[in-house]
Formats: sequence, C-alpha cells, structure tokens
Amino acid sequence: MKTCAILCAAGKGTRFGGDTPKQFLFLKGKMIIEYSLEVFEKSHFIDGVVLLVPQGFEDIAKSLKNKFSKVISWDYGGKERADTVKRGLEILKGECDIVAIHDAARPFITLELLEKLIAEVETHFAVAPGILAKDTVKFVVDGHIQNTLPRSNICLIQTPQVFKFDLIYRGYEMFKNELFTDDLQYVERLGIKPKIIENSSINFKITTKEDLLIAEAIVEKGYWQ
Ligand SMILES: Nc1ccn([C@@H]2O[C@H](COP(=O)(O)OP(=O)(O)OP(=O)(O)O)[C@@H](O)[C@H]2O)c(=O)n1
Ligand SMILES: C[C@](O)(CO)[C@H](O)COP(=O)(O)O
Repeated sequence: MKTCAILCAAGKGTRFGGDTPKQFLFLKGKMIIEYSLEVFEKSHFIDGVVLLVPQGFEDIAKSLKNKFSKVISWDYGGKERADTVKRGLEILKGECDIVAIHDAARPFITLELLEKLIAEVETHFAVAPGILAKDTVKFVVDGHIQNTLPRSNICLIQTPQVFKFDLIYRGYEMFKNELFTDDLQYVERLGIKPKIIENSSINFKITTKEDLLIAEAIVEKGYWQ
C-alpha cells in the first residue's frame, strides 16, 4: 500500500499580506512549510510528497526538494486551492493508493495524528482531523442572525485530509467545475461520510498576522520543537 502527500503551498496569502507567501516565512529558524515537511519526512507511512508552489518560488521548491528526501517532485499550483490539489492528484495518478492532502500554512501537525488518519482511511475511505465548536454557533446573513446551530454537531475541519486515492480522484473528476473550500466535499458529494478524528486546536491554519503571533508563542513556550 503506497501513501503519498500533496503539500499545498501555492497560495499568495492575501489575507496575511506582504510579498512573501506566509508558508515561506521563517518561524523561529525555519520556514513554516518545513514544520509539516519534517513530519512527513519522519513518517514511515509516507512514501513521497508532492510540493505545489506559486509561480516565482521555484528556488524554494528546489531547495526543499534537496533538503527533504521524501519530496519526490514539485510543480506550480493553480489559481485556487482546488486547482492546486487537482495538479497534485494528476502528478500522483497511478503512483499511490492513499493520499494525504495538507495545507503548508498549518505547521503544527503531529506524527501521531498523521499516522492515525492513515490507519483509519482503510476502513473509512476519507478521514480528517477536526475540533468540536467551543463557542455558540450562529448562522448569519448580512450581519443578522438567522438561527443558532446545534453546537454538538459542529466541527471545524483541519488538514491533513486523507483519502483512498481513486476516490478523491473520482470526486475531483466528477465535480471539476466546483471550487469547494476543502477536499472532503468532493467525496461527500459522492455519498461518502468521511470520518472525523478529534484533534487539538494547535493544528490551526496561519491565515492572518495575528495567527503568526500565536504560532510564535507556541514555539517560544516550548509546545513545539
Ligand atoms: N491557489 C492556492 C491557494 C491556496 N493554497 C494553499 O492552501 C492552503 C490554505 O489556503 P489559505 O490559508 O487560504 O492560503 P492563501 O490562499 O495563501 O491565503 P489567502 O486566501 O488569504 O490568499 C495554504 O497552505 C495555501 O498555500 C494553494 O496551494 N493554492
Ligand atoms: C482546507 C481547509 O484548511 C480546511 O479547513 C480550509 O477550508 C482552507 O480554506 P482557505 O479558503 O484555503 O483558507
């Protein structure tokens, strides 16, 4: 059983701002993208990683490919995240049975989480980490509450999202004109009910400058190596 990863690092970081996409910024001595690459590198369950970067960042892609032996290839991503994932899936077609799709902007994944997701995919076909909502959740339109959602059924979804390769490939083929905000939706639409593994909120996505301050504090306080 061959397992590969698609590392989505082709975003521009518009909400974060600045010239350098957030995944290439340094967080206490190494680039944000390197945190998750180190975990993929360490895992005996991962056979290869495909890295997708924005146009103009080929030097970084090449240097990461040299540094991490599991990076088997790199390419440019697409305009939207879903376009980037599509490119990764095309590169890996015929190369693996299981694929883990991860945001480079989420540095704090653990080996334990990654391997748990990979173990569960055998029985559940699609598996992802998530956190249960801690606050009350409202459905809001134009700044006005329409209704209150049942909190115990609300889960905020993270990555890596792990799939049987043929299933996610089929989902992306069937719904090629959709730009869903995560990969699970492509298989949900095929009638699959993906499994959720409850996880820590430390696996958050660095989206704004405020998030980088939190990430720095996590590393500084020794919650992360
Ligand atoms: N066309 C894109 C867009 C996003 N991503 C990646 O998908 C992850 C999650 O996306 P997000 O946080 O939205 O990153 P950006 O698209 O860079 O941010 P923004 O929407 O603020 O521009 C990031 O690792 C990002 O690099 C990607 O590979 N290709
Ligand atoms: C895939 C994702 O990280 C799951 O929470 C998220 O949907 C990415 O969203 P973005 O619009 O690319 O920030």
